[in-house]
Amino acid sequence: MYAKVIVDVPAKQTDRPFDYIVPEPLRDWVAVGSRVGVPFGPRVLQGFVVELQESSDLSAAKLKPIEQVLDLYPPLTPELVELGRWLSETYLCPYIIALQAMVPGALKSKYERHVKLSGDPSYDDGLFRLPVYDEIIAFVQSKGSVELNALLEKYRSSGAAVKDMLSSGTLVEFQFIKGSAPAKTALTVFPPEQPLQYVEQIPARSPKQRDVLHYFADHPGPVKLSELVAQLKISASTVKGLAEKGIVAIKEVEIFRDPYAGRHFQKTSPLSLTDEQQAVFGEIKESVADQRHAVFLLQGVTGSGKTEVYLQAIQQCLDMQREAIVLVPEISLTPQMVERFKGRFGDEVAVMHSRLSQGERYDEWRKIMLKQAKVAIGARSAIFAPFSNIGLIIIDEEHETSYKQEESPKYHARDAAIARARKHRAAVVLGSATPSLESVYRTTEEGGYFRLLSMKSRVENRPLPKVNIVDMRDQLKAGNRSMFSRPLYKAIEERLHKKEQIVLLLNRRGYSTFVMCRTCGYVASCPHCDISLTYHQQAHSVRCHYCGYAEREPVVCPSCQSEHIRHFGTGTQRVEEELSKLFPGIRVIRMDMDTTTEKGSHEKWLNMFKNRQADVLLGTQMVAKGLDFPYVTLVGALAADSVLNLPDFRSAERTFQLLTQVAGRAGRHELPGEVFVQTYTPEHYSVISASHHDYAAFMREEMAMRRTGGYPPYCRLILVTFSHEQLQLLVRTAETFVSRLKESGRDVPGMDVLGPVASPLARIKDRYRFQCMIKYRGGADAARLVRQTADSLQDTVSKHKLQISVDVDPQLLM
Ligand SMILES: Nc1ncnc2c1ncn2[C@@H]1O[C@H](COP(=O)(O)OP(=O)(O)OP(=O)(O)O)[C@@H](O)[C@H]1O
Ligand SMILES: [Zn+2]
Repeated sequence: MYAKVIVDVPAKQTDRPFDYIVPEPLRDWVAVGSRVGVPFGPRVLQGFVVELQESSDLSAAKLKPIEQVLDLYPPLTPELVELGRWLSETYLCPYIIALQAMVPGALKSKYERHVKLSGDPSYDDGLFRLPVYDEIIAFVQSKGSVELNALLEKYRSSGAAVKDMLSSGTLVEFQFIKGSAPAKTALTVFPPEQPLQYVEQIPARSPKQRDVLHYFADHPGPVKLSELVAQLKISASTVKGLAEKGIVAIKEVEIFRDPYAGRHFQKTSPLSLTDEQQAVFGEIKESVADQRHAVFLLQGVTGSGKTEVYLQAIQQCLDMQREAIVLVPEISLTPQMVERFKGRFGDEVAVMHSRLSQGERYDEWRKIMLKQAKVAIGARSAIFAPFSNIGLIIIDEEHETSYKQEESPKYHARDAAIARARKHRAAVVLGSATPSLESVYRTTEEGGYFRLLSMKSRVENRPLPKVNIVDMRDQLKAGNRSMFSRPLYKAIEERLHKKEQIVLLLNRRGYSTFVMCRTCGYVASCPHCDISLTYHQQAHSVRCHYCGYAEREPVVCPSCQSEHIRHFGTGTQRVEEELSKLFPGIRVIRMDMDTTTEKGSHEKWLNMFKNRQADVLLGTQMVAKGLDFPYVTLVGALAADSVLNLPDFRSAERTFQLLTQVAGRAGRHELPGEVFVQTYTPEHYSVISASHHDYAAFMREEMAMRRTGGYPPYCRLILVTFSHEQLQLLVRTAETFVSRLKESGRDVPGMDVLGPVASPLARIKDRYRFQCMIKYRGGADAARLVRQTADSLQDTVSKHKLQISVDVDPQLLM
């Protein structure tokens, strides 16, 4: 047998499968998706098996054998291997990069896996045992615990036996991952199928043993020995006595590192749906039941109860023995969100996000692999959850830019979801109050096959909050220099009086605090990057957010020696200071990058706010989304339009989305809400339509702009960025690229190559950056041409270490 392997050398020359012999003893272990160690030149490299074949085109004499198999179960399913190919072709990255993106980071760092016996080796696990089973058991028993690879090495030809014993629970596995708490095992009691049948066998002098049987009659399924002992106030020997009689079994089982250990999630049951929810749910349910692939765009206003629809659709999917993935933006993967899913589906939920430790993340992933979890909820990369029978994929807040990965593979989770769902004949639900224009376009006849579902009113017909636009120029004219307009000030005062709560959003994207000299206009900027330095109060320093360069805040201007140099701009800290000055005694929770780095800090702040230990929740984007607090009746957006001035064709869309989302935090329950939007551009259609909750109006205007400007969704984009220390070489290469691409794309209708021009961020870490933009329409094979053209420059690229990075469907144009 032969295997085609993609090896871990992310370079053009090695970006193809290499053939290896699968040696006889490894046949049971090697499958498509296996991670293997293979000889490559002088070294042994890691790789993934992407295909198995009976024969090879190359002569066997030239081929080398696979040396090791690194995991007992392949970490990738054949479907994911296929998806990896799709990712690498669609987003133009080496296949190995795409494959690695789909497995947990722990597999790349140092980790060890150990096994030990789970219980009495004579326990009948239902396996048909060959003599080698007993040999292996005896070996493990003699050592206490054995490193898995050492065991596999020793019993090289009996991999199948080890596998059997692990899956039947005779052996139990636990791993050590660098920088993580080690996994544990715990003694667990396995009850008989019909516990009460044995009651008669227990002599009357052992009433406690009878209690155990009665307990299991009410609580079927295994339970930790320690828990059972504590619950029934009995001693462990009572249970052991039952085990000796062969009525229960006690075994050591693996305990996963659980990021939510010790947390109790109140069990919730399905709410009775509103008419709108019911209509939407009906459509999704039908599609899940029929196992037909479909993509639904669920546009539901804030507070319309989208989450309840998701939950019930997932239930439907689970009832059909199929699995579900839920993607939420990293920033809104709040405990509140997790609680809703764990509360409904309990332990069947695996949670995956970047704030978990590597070990926790690995264990959540393993729960999915071992089919102990049926629902995966997580940020972008949870789309790669290794399920094999997906029925439903939900993407909440589908318009969020964080669904696009900014480093290679530069995939969009929405499109990866659709690609997976097709294979599984699964339904996709894209939910948002403010869907992206791309998705809306795909519900039109011209644009695609998505189906639009909508929920236009809030649950129980609660009104959407009234939104007031405040023109900050008028405030200045009237002599108010504060960052709070008069109307917002009044509204805050009133809420404090009524003991209601307030959310304040300071949109800081493109609005950081910088240091400027008032005398000469000098702005402190990074010596390595073309960007101004950001002021950090804690260390009185200024820093570059691209390369990390830092220096002390200057006290005299380096350019004119004036002492009138100071920091400008509004940071959350300054807002907090001003709030305390204006409203003495006000209790403020500030949530931004600085206050949420610590693990669990998000949860802490939000819980405090929920328990009304604060009046104001002040923060950046992270306070705008998903939060659902009954006492919030006032929302203020302090610098609503700071995004509008960024050189990006999506800036109006982003402004509209953010304003709509943050306004949606107010008045979600019995108390009605009110919103103030402070802006310097009150006439802008994104601000006006957000204030009327009028998505349709915004859409009409924005779609027209995009059509005239020739921007997505009316075309697709590929952004190619070149970078190098030497400007001349860089410009020359970029120009060659553009002229070659124009030449080869000459006959492609609707393809347009723009540039090269200097990137908006023209230098990062001393490397100059140039970019070119390719516009094309759906069918055109632009990606292939871009790849070919880039390949034709391979010599220059490797000789001078020039970088060409390609971003298909870019979300950030910097
Ligand atoms: N059928 C229902 N009956 C009663 N209450 C409901 C029902 N459906 C949802 N709710 C409640 O309505 C509130 C808003 O629902 P939810 O948070 O799901 O809205 P959403 O559409 O996701 O809004 P957003 O886009 O702002 O996150 C929640 O408190 C939820 O528990
Ligand atoms: Zn820098």
